[in-house]
Amino acid sequence: MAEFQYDFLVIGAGPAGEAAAMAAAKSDLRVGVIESQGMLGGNCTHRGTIPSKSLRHTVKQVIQFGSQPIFRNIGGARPLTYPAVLDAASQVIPKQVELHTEFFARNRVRVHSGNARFLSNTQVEVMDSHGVRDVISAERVLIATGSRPYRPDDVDFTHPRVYDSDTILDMQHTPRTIIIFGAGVIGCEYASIFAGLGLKVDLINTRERLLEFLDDEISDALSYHLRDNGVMVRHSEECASVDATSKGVTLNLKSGKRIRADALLWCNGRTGNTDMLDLENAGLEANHRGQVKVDNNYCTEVDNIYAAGDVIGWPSLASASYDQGRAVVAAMLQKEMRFVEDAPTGIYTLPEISSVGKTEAELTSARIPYEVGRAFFKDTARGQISGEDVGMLKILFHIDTLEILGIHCFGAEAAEIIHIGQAIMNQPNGANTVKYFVNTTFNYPTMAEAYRVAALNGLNRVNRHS
Ligand SMILES: Cc1cc2nc3c(=O)[nH]c(=O)nc-3n(C[C@H](O)[C@H](O)[C@H](O)COP(=O)(O)OP(=O)(O)OC[C@H]3O[C@@H](n4cnc5c(N)ncnc54)[C@H](O)[C@@H]3O)c2cc1C
Ligand SMILES: NC(=O)c1ccc[n+]([C@@H]2O[C@H](COP(=O)([O-])OP(=O)(O)OC[C@H]3O[C@@H](n4cnc5c(N)ncnc54)[C@H](O)[C@@H]3O)[C@@H](O)[C@H]2O)c1
Repeated sequence: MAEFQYDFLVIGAGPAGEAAAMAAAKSDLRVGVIESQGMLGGNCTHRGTIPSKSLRHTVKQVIQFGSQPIFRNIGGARPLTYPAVLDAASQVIPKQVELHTEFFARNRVRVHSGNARFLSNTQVEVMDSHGVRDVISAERVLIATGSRPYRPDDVDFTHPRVYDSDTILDMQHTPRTIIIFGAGVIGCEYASIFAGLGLKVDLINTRERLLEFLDDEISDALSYHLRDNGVMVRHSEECASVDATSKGVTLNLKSGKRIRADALLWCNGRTGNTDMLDLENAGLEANHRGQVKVDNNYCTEVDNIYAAGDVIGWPSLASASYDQGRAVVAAMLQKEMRFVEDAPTGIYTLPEISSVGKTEAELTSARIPYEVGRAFFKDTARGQISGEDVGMLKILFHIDTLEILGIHCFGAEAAEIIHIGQAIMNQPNGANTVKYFVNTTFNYPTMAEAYRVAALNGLNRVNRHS
C-alpha cells in the first residue's frame, strides 16, 4: 500500500473531473485524480455523448447519401448494418482519449487507476483491478463520478435482446425492429439513429408529450418528423413487464398493449455513481437516484467536499459539467464563479433541436407580453442549396423593450446556430435586443441569416400592433 497527499483530489475523469483538475493544476494546486476506467474521457467519451453523436453523424451521412439522387446513382442505395456504422463511429473514441490523456500529461496531473471509496472526509482509498490498494489524503475532494443507465430490477438486462444506452454500443447485429422505452433525450436521439438506419422503431413515452421542457411548437415538430421518418410514437404509457425470448422481446404496457420487436432499448432515466463510494464514511448521503446535493458553490453538506457533473443531477450535460468543474475550483479559491443554470439545450435528434431562454408557455404563465418572429429554413437560400430545408428558428422577444427572451430552433445545425442568439441575449445594458439582427449584416447564404428573417418577421408584427 502506498500513500499520497494532495491539495485537491478529484474522483472521476469525465468532463466535470477533468475541467476541475486542469483548472486546479493551473492554479498551482497539487492535484490527483482517481479514475476507475482504464482510459480517460469519462462516460462522456466511452458511453455517452461522443459515441452517440458519432453514430448519429454517420447515420446522417448515410441518409444524405441515400436521399441525394446524384450519390444514389453513383453508388446505389445499399443498406448498412448497425455494426458497420458503429465501427465507423467508434473511430473518434481513441482520438478523444489521446486528447484527454495529453491534457493530463501536459498539466502533470497524476491519475490513479482504480475504484475510489471514502475512508473519511479527507481520506480516500483507491483499489486497482489487481487488488492493489493506495490511500490518498487531500484537503479538498471533488466527487465527479457521473451517472449510468437506471436499470429496474424486473427487466433482465443480461438477455441478449435487452439493451440500455451503454450496452447498445456493443450490439453486434442489426435488428429489423426495435422498441425504445423512455422518450427522454436519449430515447429520442436513438429513435432518430435507428429510424435513419431503416429499422422499424416503437418509441414509448411515459409522459404526455415528447421532451416536455421544450417549446410546444418544437416538441410538436419533433413528433411530426420522427413519425414522418417511420417512428411509431406512443405517449402516456407505463411498462407492466418485459418478456424476452430467443425469438424476440415483448413489452407489455399497463394500458394493455403488447409491443413486439427484435430488440429493446431501455432508456428511462439515469442513476448517479455513488453506491461504491461509501459516502457515509465522509458524512454524506445520496438521494434515491444516487445523486449528491450541493449548494450554489457546488459544495456538499461536508464543507471540504464538492460535487459536480451528472452526480449532482440536473442538467446532466457534458456542456454544463465542464463549466461546473471549473466553477468548483473558482469557488474553492474564492474567485469569481458562475453557478451553471443557463445551459442551452442541444438535442441531436434528426432534426436537431436547440434552445435557450424561456418557452412560449413559460412567458404566458408569467404574463410577460412577448412577440414571436419565425424563419423557416426552407425559405433561406442556404437551406435550399444544402437540401437541408426542414427547420425553423423562432425568436421570442418582449413586445415593449424588444429584449430577446427565448430562442428555439430545429433543423440542420440548430445546436450551432443557437449560439449566435445566445451571445446577443447575454449582452448587458440594453444591448440584448432583437434589433441587433436587422442592424447587422450576416454572411449570405448562411443558416445564420435565419435570425434576420425571424427578427424582421417579429418586428413587422410589433409594428402592426402600434
Ligand atoms: C447516450 C448519451 C448521450 C449524451 N449526449 C449528450 C450531448 O449530446 N450533449 C451533452 O452535453 N451531454 C450529453 N450526454 C450527457 C453527458 O455524457 C454527461 O452529462 C457527462 O458525461 C457527465 O460528465 P461527468 O464528468 O459528470 O461524468 P462522466 O462522463 O459520467 O464520467 C465520470 C467518470 O467517473 C468515473 N468513476 C465513477 N465512479 C468512480 C469511482 N468510484 N472511482 C473512480 N472513478 C469513478 C467513471 O469511470 C467515469 O469515467 C449524453 C449522455 C448519454 C448517456
Ligand atoms: N443532447 C443532449 O443534451 C443529451 C443527449 C442524451 C442525454 N442527455 C442527458 O442524459 C440525461 C438522461 O436522459 P434520459 O433520456 O435517460 O432520461 P430523462 O432524464 O429524460 O428521464 C427519463 C425518465 O426516467 C425517470 N428517471 C430518471 N432517473 C430515474 C431513476 N434513477 N429512477 C427511476 N426513474 C428515473 C425520469 O423521471 C423520466 O421520467 C438527461 O438528463 C440529459 O440531459 C443529454
